Amino acid sequence: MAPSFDNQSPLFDFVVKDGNGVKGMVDSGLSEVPDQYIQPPHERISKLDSNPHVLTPIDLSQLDGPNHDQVVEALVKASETLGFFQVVNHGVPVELLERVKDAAHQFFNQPPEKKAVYLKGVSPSPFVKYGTSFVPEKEKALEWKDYVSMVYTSDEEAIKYWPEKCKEPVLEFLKTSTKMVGRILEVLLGKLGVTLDDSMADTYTGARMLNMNFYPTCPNPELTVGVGRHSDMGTLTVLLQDGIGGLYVKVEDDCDTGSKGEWIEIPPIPSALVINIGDTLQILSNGKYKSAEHRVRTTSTQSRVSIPIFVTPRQTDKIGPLPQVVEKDGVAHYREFLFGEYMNNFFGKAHEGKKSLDFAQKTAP
Ligand SMILES: O=C(O)CCC(=O)C(=O)O
Ligand SMILES: [Fe+2]
Repeated sequence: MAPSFDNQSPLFDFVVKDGNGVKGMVDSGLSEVPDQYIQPPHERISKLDSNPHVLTPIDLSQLDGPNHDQVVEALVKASETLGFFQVVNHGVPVELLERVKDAAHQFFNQPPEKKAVYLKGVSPSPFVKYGTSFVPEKEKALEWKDYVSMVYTSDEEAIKYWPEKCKEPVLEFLKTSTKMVGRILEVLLGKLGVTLDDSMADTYTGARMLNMNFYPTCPNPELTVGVGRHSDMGTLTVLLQDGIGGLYVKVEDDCDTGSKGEWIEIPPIPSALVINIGDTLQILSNGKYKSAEHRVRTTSTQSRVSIPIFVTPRQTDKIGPLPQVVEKDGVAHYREFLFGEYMNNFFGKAHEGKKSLDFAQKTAP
């Protein structure tokens, strides 16, 4: 029997606690979105509001050739303005990208009871979690999204605990993207006058969490969001998206790509990866690089998958503006704290744009 959606509590139990997710709700037959998913008007995403923009993808293989300086400039400029760019010839085999997206579909297409074994509290490992929305207990309106997240600790743990359908391609994706992440960070910090040595690379990129996001079709895409406005908390995010589209980024300052306050779509480009700057890199760079505010639209016709790798410090690492940058700037715009504290704050609240960065302000709110 289809669940009753008119009472808040049975819906919450069905979707969140029992692990049916948004997908289970959609599969049970639904002609309009339940009230709990209706966003306030100012959070809704109209496709017409945003201008499609052609952001030329950056060819990373050219970092090793005569165009080195132009590529560095392109990476730096995108990080200082939009906080988002796309890369091609990134070293991750294109055939692997297809396998990762296939694995995401395979995972979410399983019956709910197969996914529910990874719900918080019952998952065989604290490093694998299946869930829905972002922090459902704290949100006024839920996000139209299910996810499974895998935190990398070791190959052994991954092979033992990660979902069967995902472990092999996900591990390979994490491994083959590592060099690219190091290279991008080396370039960005280099421009700040900081040489990225092994110990720094280990600190700022020492932890990795990969999410598989699944956005089911939605009967009222104009009323819902797939993911609400937020920035990512880590150093960099490497995002693999499929061909459906719907990822938007907010322009913070006027730049070639748009004017301040405008939302622009990051169009899917086959074989490219999307890179975005996270709060940690904004803090490390003392505000020179911008973590990007972004959000995701839902669609009524096709479900979408996206697979971000969140590259972050470890919870026990201390974060703050890099001393070399502070010396040059003459002032530190952020305070120092443990990354674990930042994480707890980030996951303790619903998405609310770049408010997550308030935690790092010199005078804590
Ligand atoms: O689905 C996307 O394109 C982006 C997802 C996202 O922003 C996130 O998981 O943090
Ligand atoms: Fe994000």
